[in-house]
Amino acid sequence: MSLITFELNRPMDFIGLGRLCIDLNANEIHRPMEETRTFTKYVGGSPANITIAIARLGLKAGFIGRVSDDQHGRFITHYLEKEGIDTTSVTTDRSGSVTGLAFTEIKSPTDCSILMYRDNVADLKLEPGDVREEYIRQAKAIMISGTALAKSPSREAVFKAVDLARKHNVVVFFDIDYRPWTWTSRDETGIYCSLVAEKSDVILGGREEFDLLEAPFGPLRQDDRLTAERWFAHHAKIVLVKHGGDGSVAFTKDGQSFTGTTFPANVVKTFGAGDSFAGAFIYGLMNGWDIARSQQFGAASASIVVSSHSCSDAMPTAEQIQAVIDKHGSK
Ligand SMILES: Nc1ncnc2c1ncn2[C@@H]1O[C@H](COP(=O)(O)OP(=O)(O)OP(=O)(O)O)[C@@H](O)[C@H]1O
Ligand SMILES: O=C(O)C[C@@H](O)[C@H](O)C(=O)CO
Repeated sequence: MSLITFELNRPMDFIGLGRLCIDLNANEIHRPMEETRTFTKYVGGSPANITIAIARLGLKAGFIGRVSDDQHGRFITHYLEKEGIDTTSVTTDRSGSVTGLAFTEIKSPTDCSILMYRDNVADLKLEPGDVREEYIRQAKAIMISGTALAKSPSREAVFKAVDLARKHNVVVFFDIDYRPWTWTSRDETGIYCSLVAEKSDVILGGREEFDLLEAPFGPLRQDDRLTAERWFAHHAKIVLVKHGGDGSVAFTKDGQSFTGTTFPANVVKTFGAGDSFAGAFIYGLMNGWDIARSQQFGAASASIVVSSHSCSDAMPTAEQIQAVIDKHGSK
């Protein structure tokens, strides 16, 4: 029997919840931000990227979020609509908030960083009233981005969404998605993210992100298996720890573990790896594939996105991902 069960008779496959932002990716790569003069604009925000990845793979996706009441907000909403993503739960925030911006610095294929402008951002204005029970219960899965817990009222909106999802057997994916901006302290992050991780079916994060969740509650053990066991004692069935260019390790509640490798890439920049991986991994699970195959699909997708200039725009189709696997052989 499968570890997680998706309610197959639901019209919507997947809902993303969290930030809808803009990435400004440096055009003049291999130089510091101080010397960068031009950027290309893309839709960004990790949960937006993952939802776009899933829509590109052919699943029916929707989004719960808030956008600013200006040209940037409209750019994002139009982009989602063009991708076939349902935006009926994307609310325009009229409080004077702005769209979050992520300026990316691409110094070398291994030295990339992000500078985020996140003061008074629309995404964190998401309100519990924006989270509608009838919207959530018609979906098979929902994915929560940990950054949506950084401030109220978005924080309360997340807890409402998770409780409604659990009530209606909607599979809850939690991507820790730690961004230091907008949080007050690391303890605050660890404690709030832990509260949602406890209620989630599948948890994804990097080693340092899982450490952040463990830090407020005791000495760090920095051991992927012990991390997974912590969450299996709650509700989780799958815990996936991402290790960048070293691949990933997935643990399942029935005691198995799966080591995922990587595919060769002509790396332009490293960010976007996690989002493309997550989109394709979730797609695999939703197709009923086993963990190892889903992990392989995620890794192949990530190899395409790290070889591209953007995150959202570069999300591949299933055929493009399969072509990578066919070219390099199953890993
Ligand atoms: N340099 C690389 N070459 C090929 N594949 C990569 C590379 N870096 C990451 N990947 C793939 O992407 C997966 C996720 O990467 P990573 O652990 O960097 O996620 P992340 O930290 O969430 O990424 P992001 O930088 O987008 O936040 C890895 O498990 C691996 O399969
Ligand atoms: O997550 C963000 O807000 C920024 C992303 O869109 C960015 O491209 C990235 O970091 C992807 O991991």
